[in-house]
Amino acid sequence: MAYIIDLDHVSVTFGDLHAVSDVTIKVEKGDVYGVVGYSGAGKSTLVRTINLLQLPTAGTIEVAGTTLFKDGQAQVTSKELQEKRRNIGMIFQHFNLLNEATVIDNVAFALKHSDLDDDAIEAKCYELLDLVGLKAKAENYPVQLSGGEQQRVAIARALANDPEILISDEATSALDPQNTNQILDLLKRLNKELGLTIVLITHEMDAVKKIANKIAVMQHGQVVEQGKLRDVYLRPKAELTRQFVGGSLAAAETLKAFNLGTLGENEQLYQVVFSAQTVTKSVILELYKQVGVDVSMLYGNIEVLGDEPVGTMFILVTGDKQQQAQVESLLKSYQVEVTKVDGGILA
Ligand SMILES: Nc1ncnc2c1ncn2[C@@H]1O[C@H](COP(=O)(O)OP(=O)(O)OP(=O)(O)O)[C@@H](O)[C@H]1O
Repeated sequence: MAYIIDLDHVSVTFGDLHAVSDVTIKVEKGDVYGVVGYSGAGKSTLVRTINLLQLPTAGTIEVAGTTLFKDGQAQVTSKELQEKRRNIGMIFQHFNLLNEATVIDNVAFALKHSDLDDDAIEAKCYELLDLVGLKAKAENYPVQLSGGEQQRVAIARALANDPEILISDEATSALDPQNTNQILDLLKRLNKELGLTIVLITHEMDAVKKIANKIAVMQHGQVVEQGKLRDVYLRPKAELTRQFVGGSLAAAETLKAFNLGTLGENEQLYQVVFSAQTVTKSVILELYKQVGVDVSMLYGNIEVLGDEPVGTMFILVTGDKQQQAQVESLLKSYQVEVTKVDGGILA
């Protein structure tokens, strides 16, 4: 399998600090690959190795069939690297536009080293601005635009050299929810219409849920979990992933607000996550009917992942040890992912 981005055992150290430790991420053409994690997890550092804006300390970097870095050194000349970088557009949290230049000049800036003549550059810029819905504002200055519009200009500029890859580093973090959604919709459309491969770095799980098909979760420079979004979401293994997905954080807040105290001897709290397309039975009712346990639903939520509804519940089951074991196996037989949750979440 040839990957469009192949990061193999990549590490980056700054002195004693292991910003990225032995990370392997493989991105296929057409993926929207979400890289999530809290601030300082190493996301930006990792992603900057893709175009060697950050040189790795170890590992191999292959992009679009070319090995850029291997055996501790760059495998391309700086001229070749410059060319390869044109195949990788980037957008950032703070847009990085030239404030003294018009919208169209900001986009044209990315084409100043191209072979196109002035007329062709202008035509190309209008085409790009049309693509992002900003043709009418070509002669405006960035300060005259909303944050969402400025990010659109940055996207048009990032696409000027027809890259196969777009790296989005917290591109929606400075935007309000409405502008965030519009930018995410635009990225998804570009992914579908142009076949653009997107690497989406963010601390916002909602952004990933909306448009990514694959995800890597980073913590302390390492990838603690990765795979198809649906799989990671339905079967979160690492504790951090459970915080990002499956509504754990929201649930914990809700449960605390109820002031439920501590769990009784026969009580067990479970987090259950299921695909609302495949699980149509009321599992709570089945637990009561088949195992005879008391079940209280403390938290419930259905979210849409891409196009698929996924449900999360926190249920409190009262029953003896044997019944609790039956509960777990029954839930699993319904293709429901079930995790025992420490009762401490209630306190
Ligand atoms: N050039 C550098 N020199 C020294 N340390 C650095 C450098 N760049 C990043 N770091 C450190 O590496 C770690 C990872 O930073 P990085 O920016 O990759 O994290 P992140 O997950 O992208 O977080 P954020 O979203 O806050 O940028 C941090 O501890 C950061 O301080």
